[in-house]
Amino acid sequence: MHSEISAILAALRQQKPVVHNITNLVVTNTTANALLAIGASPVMAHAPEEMADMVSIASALVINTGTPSEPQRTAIRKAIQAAREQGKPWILDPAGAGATPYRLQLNTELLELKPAAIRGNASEILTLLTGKPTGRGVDTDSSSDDALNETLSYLQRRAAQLNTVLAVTGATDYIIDSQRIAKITNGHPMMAKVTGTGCTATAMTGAFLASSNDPWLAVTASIACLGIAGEKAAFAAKGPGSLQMHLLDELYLLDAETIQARLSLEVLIKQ
Ligand SMILES: Nc1ncnc2c1ncn2[C@@H]1O[C@H](COP(=O)(O)OP(=O)(O)O)[C@@H](O)[C@H]1O
Ligand SMILES: Cc1ncsc1CCOP(=O)(O)O
Ligand SMILES: [Mg+2]
Repeated sequence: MHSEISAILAALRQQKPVVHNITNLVVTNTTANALLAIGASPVMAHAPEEMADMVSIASALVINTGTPSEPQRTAIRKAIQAAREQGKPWILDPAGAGATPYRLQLNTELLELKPAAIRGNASEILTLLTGKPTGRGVDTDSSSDDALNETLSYLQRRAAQLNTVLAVTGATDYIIDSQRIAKITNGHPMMAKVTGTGCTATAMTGAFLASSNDPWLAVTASIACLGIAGEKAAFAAKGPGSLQMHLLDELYLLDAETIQARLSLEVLIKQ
């Protein structure tokens, strides 16, 4: 898999896709910098009046519900409609889906609008798919790999029904479509101590989706690249502050040799 992942990263850097983000107030700067570091061209925009025009110059759309509001909801609807009309992939990050009924209702509505991929922590994904709220604000409370392992066939059925790729991240990341499951164990626990790491995974995945015709491979490549860069950054960091800085450097420096040496990925065939 390492060569497929490196090939998508090379395509991304060659194409420098414009990625339109409607994201939360916390991570706007962090995710824009991560997109630049990996080789994409981020634009952050949320005025309803410019959504169709902005989508038309982008190659992918990232929707993140971390700090939702009614004006943002209007912008999200317009942007997704434009992306669908223009045949461009869009990805959903149901940030904090289980925190309030408002977020769950918004995310449930978005689930019907055919995202190419959905990326969240275990609580966010399970809340979205079952309608039963779990989680601690934007953080997970069901990170147990054992618990997730037991739900893999359920997740795969839902991915097939929704015709999407589910990326459930945490200590172990699972990337799931109707046929394949990638299990990735790169990354470092300190990544959960920096706000916006998950949102960065989602934003980067927008860029990777724009750079491959295979959405599952694109999502897998994105999450693997972040995990590898994150674990390298953690070795160099004293704590979360310097991890954030090193992460940008490691995304920028990431190359095929590092991916080959560090990738920790297993592909599970259809459950
Ligand atoms: N305990 C951990 N060990 C290794 N990597 C982790 C750990 N926790 C989070 N990560 C990594 O951090 C990134 C963000 O994931 P996550 O923390 O699940 O998202 P969120 O911030 O949305 O809760 C993923 O690439 C994931 O692999
Ligand atoms: C802290 C916080 N509050 C609302 S959105 C947000 C950022 C969450 O980012 P991530 O899920 O990537 O840690
Ligand atoms: Mg998150």
